[in-house]
Amino acid sequence: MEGQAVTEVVLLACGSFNPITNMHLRMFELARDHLVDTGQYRVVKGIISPVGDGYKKKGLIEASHRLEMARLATKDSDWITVDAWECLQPEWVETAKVVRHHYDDLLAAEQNIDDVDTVKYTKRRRVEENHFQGSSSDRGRDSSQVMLLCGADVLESFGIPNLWKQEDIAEIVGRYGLVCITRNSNDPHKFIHQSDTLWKYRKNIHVVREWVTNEISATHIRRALRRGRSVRYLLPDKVVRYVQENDLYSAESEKKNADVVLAPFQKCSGALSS
Ligand SMILES: Nc1ncnc2c1ncn2[C@@H]1O[C@H](COP(=O)(O)OP(=O)(O)OP(=O)(O)O)[C@@H](O)[C@H]1O
Ligand SMILES: NC(=O)c1ccc[n+]([C@@H]2O[C@H](COP(=O)(O)O)[C@@H](O)[C@H]2O)c1
Repeated sequence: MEGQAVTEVVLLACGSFNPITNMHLRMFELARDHLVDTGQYRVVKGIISPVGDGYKKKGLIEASHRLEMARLATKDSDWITVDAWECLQPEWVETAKVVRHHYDDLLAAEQNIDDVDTVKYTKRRRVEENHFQGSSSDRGRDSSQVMLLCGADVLESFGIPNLWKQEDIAEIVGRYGLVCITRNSNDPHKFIHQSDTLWKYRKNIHVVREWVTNEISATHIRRALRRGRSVRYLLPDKVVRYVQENDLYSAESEKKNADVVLAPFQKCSGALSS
């Protein structure tokens, strides 16, 4: 690997985080180790972006609480942060737009750094666009990039009819890149093999094997909480305390959005499941 340029990566995780769990935080550590191991990347930042209330998923509590819990969970991390942009939008924002927003933020920050070097900025935009159109095999290795971080269930949800726009999937994997953590019985490699779009951009998809198989999910946590069971060690202690102090997650909160007439994408996204 000697002499090879290292790309700086910002990992972006989008989700309900209802509530944030230890597994959400672990995803970042797994992804960072994996990318660093390739010798091609340096992970400089992790961003947690909770979905807005407009997502209207059943049982989704207010964004202000989900945001605060994510902030408490990441308080002691020196690289994982929480970003409120997505959840402050009045309407639900498609994930491709969220990734684009953070990529533009990154570009703007870089542009501020090399303010005078406008040539570099313009050249970089051109390299990225050429790459996405398939005319380049190199996406500009000396520049930073944003990668979407998700579990294998999200990758597999790309195959659910009407849930994701094809152009959004192509943009996420083609222009940005994806780090996918294995989850339960999902087989990301098989899924990538079966999708022409994912296969085309397979070099931008990093599958990370979680060897410590676990069934931690926010759904399990909410269920335990409304039954008065302990969730300690599944969530950061600060989050457990916040849940208790604010009396979050009851039978009542799980009914939230239950009577909402869902858009097709929401019907497929498990919004109807309890
Ligand atoms: N145990 C896990 N293993 C791998 N990925 C996970 C795990 N738990 C959550 N994720 C990933 O974290 C991201 C955010 O997930 P989300 O907030 O929807 O959590 P969740 O536990 O899947 O929620 P819910 O149970 O409410 O559907 C998604 O990409 C999801 O795939
Ligand atoms: N078309 C899309 O962009 C699309 C569709 C479904 C879910 N998502 C995102 O996936 C994340 C996880 O959603 P679920 O909690 O429903 O699994 C959320 O951030 C949501 O916004 C995006």
